Amino acid sequence: MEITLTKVHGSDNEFFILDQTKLERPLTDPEIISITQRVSDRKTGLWNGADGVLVVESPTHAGPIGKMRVINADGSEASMCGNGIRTVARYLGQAHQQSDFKIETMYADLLVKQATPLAPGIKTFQAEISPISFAAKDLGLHWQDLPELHHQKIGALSDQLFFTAVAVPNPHLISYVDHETLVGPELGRIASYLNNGDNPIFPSGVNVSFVEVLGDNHLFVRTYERGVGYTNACGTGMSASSLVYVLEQGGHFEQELTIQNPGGMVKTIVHENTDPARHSKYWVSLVGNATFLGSTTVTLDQLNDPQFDLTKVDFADTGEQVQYRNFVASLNI
Ligand SMILES: N[C@H](CCC[C@H](N)C(=O)O)C(=O)O
Repeated sequence: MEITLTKVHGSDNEFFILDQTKLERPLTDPEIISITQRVSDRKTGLWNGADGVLVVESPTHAGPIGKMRVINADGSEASMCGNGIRTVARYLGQAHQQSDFKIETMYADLLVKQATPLAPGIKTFQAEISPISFAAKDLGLHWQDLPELHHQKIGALSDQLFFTAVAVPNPHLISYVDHETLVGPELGRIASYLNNGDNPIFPSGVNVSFVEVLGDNHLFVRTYERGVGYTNACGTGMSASSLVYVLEQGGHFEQELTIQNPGGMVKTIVHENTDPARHSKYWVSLVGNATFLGSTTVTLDQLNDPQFDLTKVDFADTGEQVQYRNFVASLNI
């Protein structure tokens, strides 16, 4: 059976889109997990690997034009992917000739739409990040029986840092830090402990972001992701960081925030809900690139054959990365 994989990125957070609706038969979940682990491997995977796979499926109910599942590089499944949903929005928008629609995700159908390009040649999309919850039970957080964690120390992690935990809806632990801490080893130390599979605080793991305030409505977010490790950017992490900026660090609802990350830059706007039909009290608009790097077709047998060298598989390169690199180079802000 032939499988086409399209390598895409949002802020250089890279994924392969795997469209199940194009296959002779649906893949089983164990097949999806093993394919993800194989193609994402940064050494032996496809085209230098990726941070995971975005599985596109038919929607399970009326309204959305497609469904997105998020599989981390280690094979674990996440409920949401902010950088990824922008690329799936571009993919589905092209396939269905629509520019403003909903995508079904694990917990909600989310609004996406094509947005004004961040720079010439940069296909840009806006995605709704929602539902959002601070409840420890929604986060898989276990710390001193706290129902929520807002700007609190966690002694077992650090005697200096203050943390806020929020699900968007995947779990994030956010800490506002100075520049030295942002670029130092603490993020890796704390996040690898919390994602080691048996710590008592986040037994199911958590995405951890350190945030530096560069100026008014201007942040730098560095993230160590559950199921992946360090990534160039994490859309849900930047959205969670933006919400914490508004609630705790002097930011304001409905104002456009510029969020830089190691892979580039996105814009966010934090909203307080007035529409009872929306999923939760807060939601975030995430605006950023949806870059398509190229695609290739391999067979399931090749993917299942450990002797088949994926690094030798050619991709039809779109050439879009040149424009994306020019965009990042222009970010001398
Ligand atoms: N990189 C993704 C997040 C993936 C989430 C995954 N790491 C998890 O929650 O386990 C983003 O742009 O939002």
